[in-house]
Amino acid sequence: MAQASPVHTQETCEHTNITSVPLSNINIPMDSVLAVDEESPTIDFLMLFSDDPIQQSKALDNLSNACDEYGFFYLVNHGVPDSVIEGALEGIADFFEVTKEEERKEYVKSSPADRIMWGLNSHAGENREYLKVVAHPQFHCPAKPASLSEALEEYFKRFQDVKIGLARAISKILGLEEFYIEKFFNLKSGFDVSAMNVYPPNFQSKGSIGVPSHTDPGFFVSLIQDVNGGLQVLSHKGKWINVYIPRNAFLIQIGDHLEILTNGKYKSHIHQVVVDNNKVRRISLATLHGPSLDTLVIPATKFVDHLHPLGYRGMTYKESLEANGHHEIEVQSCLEQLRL
Ligand SMILES: O=C(O)CCC(=O)C(=O)O
Ligand SMILES: [Fe+2]
Repeated sequence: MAQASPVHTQETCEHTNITSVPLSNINIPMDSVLAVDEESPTIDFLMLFSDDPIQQSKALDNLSNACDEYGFFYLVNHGVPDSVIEGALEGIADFFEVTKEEERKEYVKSSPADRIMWGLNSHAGENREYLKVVAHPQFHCPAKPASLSEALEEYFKRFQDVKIGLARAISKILGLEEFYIEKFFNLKSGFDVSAMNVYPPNFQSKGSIGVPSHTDPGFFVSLIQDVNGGLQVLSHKGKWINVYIPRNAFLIQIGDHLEILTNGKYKSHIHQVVVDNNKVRRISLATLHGPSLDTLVIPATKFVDHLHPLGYRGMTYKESLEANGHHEIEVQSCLEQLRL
């Protein structure tokens, strides 16, 4: 995770969920709970591939606008059945309910080759319990309970078409050949890690932060959750926006390595989780879809010219995950070190 620097904004809060205050000349720290309910872009996946060229071009324009202006969007009509999404969330709930904390401790980080990892952070800077698994190119999962591995395996299998579809659509809106991203990131062997998160009141919170502000490595992140509330994303205009994912839609967020590939045209987006007012337990499934571990990620020449000088140094995906002494399974960002 890359810590973001403080944001300076001169905008006033509209539709804010707290008492509205004039914000001019106030530095809003990144852990601020000031957040607005703003309409966020929604992309219709089917329309991106419509046989009707007018519909398709409209959908691609919407996608282009969402990537340029927001760095995230809700994806609907994606073809993954509701039952598969709900099954994955139920499987995760089962894992945290039927296993004892002692059993979960079996998966604490131990070696760089770990493909499953568990953690519980409860302090002023972070309050979340999580299970991370490598989901692709090989699927890994705790054997117990069976409902978790069965549901997750089906979920990832069904998501593959969405991943490839988004790679093709995003290649197109970037003016690249349709298969460019798929080939460049070698997505057939892409390294995907899923974080299954559970937040207070499932356990005693020691502060208001669920996950501090960060960006995630990879091509993009797909996220589902059981209840809305807590996740906030920073818009490119410097406003924290509350995320309300439509039922059974995906939240898609641009990752660090798409920022690098586009030489900064698209920005890996900053987000955080607050747990202040959680009345009910919240579960999320955030999957970081990465290039293959051996992919050398550098900006594509199309995005580098005298107006846009090379902005990032090249590194393989594996090296970037292991920078700062982390293990691959932790999927920590090192975007700051890669910026030139
Ligand atoms: O739980 C969430 O809503 C977000 C979690 C997250 O940002 C992450 O796991 O990287
Ligand atoms: Fe994240």
